[in-house]
Amino acid sequence: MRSTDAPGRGTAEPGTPPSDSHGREAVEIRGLTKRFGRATVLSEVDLTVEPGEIHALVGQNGSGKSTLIKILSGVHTADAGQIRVGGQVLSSPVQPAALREHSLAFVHQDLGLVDDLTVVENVRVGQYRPGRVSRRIDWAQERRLAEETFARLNASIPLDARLGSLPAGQRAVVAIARAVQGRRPGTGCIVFDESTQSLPRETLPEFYEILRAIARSGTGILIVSHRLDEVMSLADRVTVLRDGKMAAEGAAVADLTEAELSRLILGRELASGRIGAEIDPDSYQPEIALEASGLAGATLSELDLRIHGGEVIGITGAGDCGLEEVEAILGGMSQNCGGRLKVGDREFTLPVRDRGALHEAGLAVIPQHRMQDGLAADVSAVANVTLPRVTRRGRLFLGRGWQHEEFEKAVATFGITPALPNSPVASFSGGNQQKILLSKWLLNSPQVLVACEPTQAVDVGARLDILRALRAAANEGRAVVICSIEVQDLAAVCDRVIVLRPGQGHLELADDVSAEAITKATYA
Ligand SMILES: Nc1ncnc2c1ncn2[C@@H]1O[C@H](COP(=O)(O)OP(=O)(O)OP(=O)(O)O)[C@@H](O)[C@H]1O
Repeated sequence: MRSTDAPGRGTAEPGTPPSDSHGREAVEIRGLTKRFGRATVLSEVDLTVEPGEIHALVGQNGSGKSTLIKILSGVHTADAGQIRVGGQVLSSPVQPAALREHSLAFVHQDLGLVDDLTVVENVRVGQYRPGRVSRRIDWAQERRLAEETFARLNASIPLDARLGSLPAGQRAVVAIARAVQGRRPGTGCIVFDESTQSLPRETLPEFYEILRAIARSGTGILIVSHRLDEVMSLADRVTVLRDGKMAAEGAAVADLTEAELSRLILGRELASGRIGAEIDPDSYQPEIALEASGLAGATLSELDLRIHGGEVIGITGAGDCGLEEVEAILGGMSQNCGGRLKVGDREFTLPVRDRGALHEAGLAVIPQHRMQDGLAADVSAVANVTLPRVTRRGRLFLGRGWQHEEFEKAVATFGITPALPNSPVASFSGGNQQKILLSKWLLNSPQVLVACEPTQAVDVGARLDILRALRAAANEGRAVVICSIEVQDLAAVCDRVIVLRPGQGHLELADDVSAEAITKATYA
């Protein structure tokens, strides 16, 4: 399958540097090995990014991708192996000066930007050049340097705008500008670590186009991604990690199908298709579990919902449609909202003053930003999973087995790895943290479950496990709402999908909830 978002590739075009530059690879990793305690998380891994290519690094949650990137960026020290950049060997831990010297830059998942700073400050922070006489920051010069970088990216961004006021697509361009500034065009390598994960779909074509242009200049690009359609349409070659070992090194993407790629990632076939989205007649509850009328916020306009137990409803939309606000409004975290809400037989007028009352009425919200709003990073996995039930069960029973039983159930449902209940959540990979967060709320058996971007950061196999678990919750009689921009997920599991369309009236799809129909309704 080829995504229409990204029709071309970053492969060498006429005039790009030849790829026969052996010894001058943008990045060459050989025999990389890393252990945390007794666990070997990378074992003899090889990876080569050629100048001018887009190379994808993929693998299941916990397969070692972030660890490899963190070794490359100097966060972790390798236990064995060699890293060469532009032909030169770098010692581990890699020093910031070496990263600068070899034009190795990183764009992380959250883009690493500061909302309260202006665009020019975000691009230049850490790079300011003092004026020759006063030694103060020469803002005219800083603006010129930022402008030059945007011009090279063929992008026009208002330099004095507060970053937080920009749409997601422009914020991504600012993050790229920060990574490419100051480098000679065509040198080094830029690593994009799940950078597209939280970007709205409609911003992706521009993002991909910038990546291709950078690659055409001769710079190597390494992307880490769980989006297989993205890998298939954007990358030239792919390296696959499985349990910290190589499952494929530098395979040509043109020679692979998406199904073959997922087989390389999982080591097994992936079941495909719709996950029994038809309503189970035994679980369908005629009473309405969640009713909302006139929900509205800063960008969300008048939304009405009527959801029965046994149903899975999707809510999606593009741009400033208010999708992200739905989480805050339903979760009682927004004071800038209005409307009425009924959960079971309890009625609420928004904004809700007492979040706990919503919870008591049977509504649970799984937040999008798991570390900020959902998990305690330094606390053990078992404590995080069981936290909502500690008060109900009574503190006397802490550590008395039920917590470990629940953790084991979570491991069995979602395949959390490593299955170490007492390890702090911070030591789990991003996808496994997501599975811990989902377990925390699913095991609480809420009457209404609102899951926001539930499959973010999870691998292709875990994605299906999560969607199945949400469906299973509905089949037990619960009402499930999935707020997501992932149309494939919605198409796989939802009975109805509501498409938020500011200024045009929201659309509800019930008969045809295919990915095509959802996309068409979103962008029509
Ligand atoms: N600081 C740490 N201490 C202990 N173990 C760690 C630490 N960081 C990572 N690990 C372990 O190393 C393994 C690889 O994790 P890593 O984050 O590299 O995986 P990943 O492929 O990036 O996963 P994901 O797709 O979920 O982001 C996991 O088992 C993880 O629990």
